[in-house]
Amino acid sequence: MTPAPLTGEGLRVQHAREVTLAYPAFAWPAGAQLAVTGPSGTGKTSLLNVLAGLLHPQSGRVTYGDLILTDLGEAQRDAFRRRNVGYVFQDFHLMPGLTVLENVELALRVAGTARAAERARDALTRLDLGARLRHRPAQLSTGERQRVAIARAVAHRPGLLLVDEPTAHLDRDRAAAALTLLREAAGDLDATLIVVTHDEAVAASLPLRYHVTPGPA
Ligand SMILES: Nc1ncnc2c1ncn2[C@@H]1O[C@H](COP(=O)(O)OP(=O)(O)OP(=O)(O)O)[C@@H](O)[C@H]1O
Repeated sequence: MTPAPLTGEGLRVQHAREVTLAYPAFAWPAGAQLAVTGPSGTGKTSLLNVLAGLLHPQSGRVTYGDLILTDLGEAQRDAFRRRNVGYVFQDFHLMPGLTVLENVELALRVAGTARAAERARDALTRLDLGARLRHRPAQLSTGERQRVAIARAVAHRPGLLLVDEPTAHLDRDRAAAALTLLREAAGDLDATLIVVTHDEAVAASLPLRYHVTPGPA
């Protein structure tokens, strides 16, 4: 879908009475590629979840183009996510009982995309998984599982690609390859790419950085 600028201000997330996360303001142009860095527990994954519309902040405002994400109710946020967001979770969250092809096809059907089977096959083939379509996730290597998760995240052509710790399970060479793949996939879509990472090499290879620091909420 159409990529759009993303802004946030005054953002605070409250998880429990004792945990409030506060974020510096941000304004990223459509198609930006950035790393989200910061110490453990400062709220990087929570930020991705807010941007995905999975988590509603306690206060503050997030906009995606003309849309004020923080004004939407849960059902509207779900619709926003299905249409605009691709999310590659740290542990991939593939469905173990489904084949590789079915995993991607199901996501496309949920997003309401036409010709789901054909597009799933295309997305997987582009990520070099054409020979793995009938395999189940447990039969794949970690790197292959990650590529399935990337194919699933990009197959409906989202404007926003959110990725949590893409190199956590990979050695250095595979980590660099995964990042290249993500950057190319986002570039093909003109999508904004937001990568949460602890890996300084990954952060340094992206053009922008957003650092989340612990601080008074
Ligand atoms: N669902 C939840 N319920 C209660 N507390 C939560 C929940 N999710 C996150 N937290 C807390 O919010 C804080 C931020 O968590 P988050 O996962 O966003 O941080 P992070 O910067 O991504 O951490 P890490 O780098 O360790 O993955 C942590 O203290 C965490 O324990």
